[in-house]
Amino acid sequence: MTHHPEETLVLVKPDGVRRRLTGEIIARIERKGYEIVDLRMFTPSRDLLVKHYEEHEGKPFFEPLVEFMGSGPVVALRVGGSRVVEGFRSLAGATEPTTAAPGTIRGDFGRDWGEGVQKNLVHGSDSTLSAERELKLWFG
Ligand SMILES: Nc1ncnc2c1ncn2[C@@H]1O[C@H](COP(=O)(O)OP(=O)(O)OP(=O)(O)O)[C@@H](O)[C@H]1O
Repeated sequence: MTHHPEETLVLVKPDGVRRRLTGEIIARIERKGYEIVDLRMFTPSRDLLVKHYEEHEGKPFFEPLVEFMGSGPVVALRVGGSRVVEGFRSLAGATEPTTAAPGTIRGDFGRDWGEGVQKNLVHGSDSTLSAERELKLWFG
């Protein structure tokens, strides 16, 4: 396996998979020069999601978020590249799809379904420390 200076966890969330955007999202990651190191597709268990989102436990959107994320298959990607953690977050765009910049995944494909920021297509680790923790959770 090629050694990368940095790796991040990307998730194509259930809304991205349902809307057939997986290919488009992977294409953008590769076009940017990042490498898909590993990939899995499955419906995540509640246990995995509670661990993944542990920093949000107790917040009002926590339960709806866990339920939504477990509502169907997600595509989990181990992505490698130079400064990929920060780089993927700039590819993804701001959390809220309606105000995310055009040219970003969320800005180009995000929709306001009247459900706020929950269905924002992708997840990307927010630091190298989170990436390490999350990659262990999703890829063991
Ligand atoms: N106020 C909210 N209402 C509903 N869902 C929310 C809210 N805030 C965050 N979320 C959901 O929780 C996820 C994690 O929130 P966080 O603040 O970590 O966003 P983020 O780091 O931009 O997104 P992600 O971690 O998914 O890349 C968001 O992507 C979104 O799906």
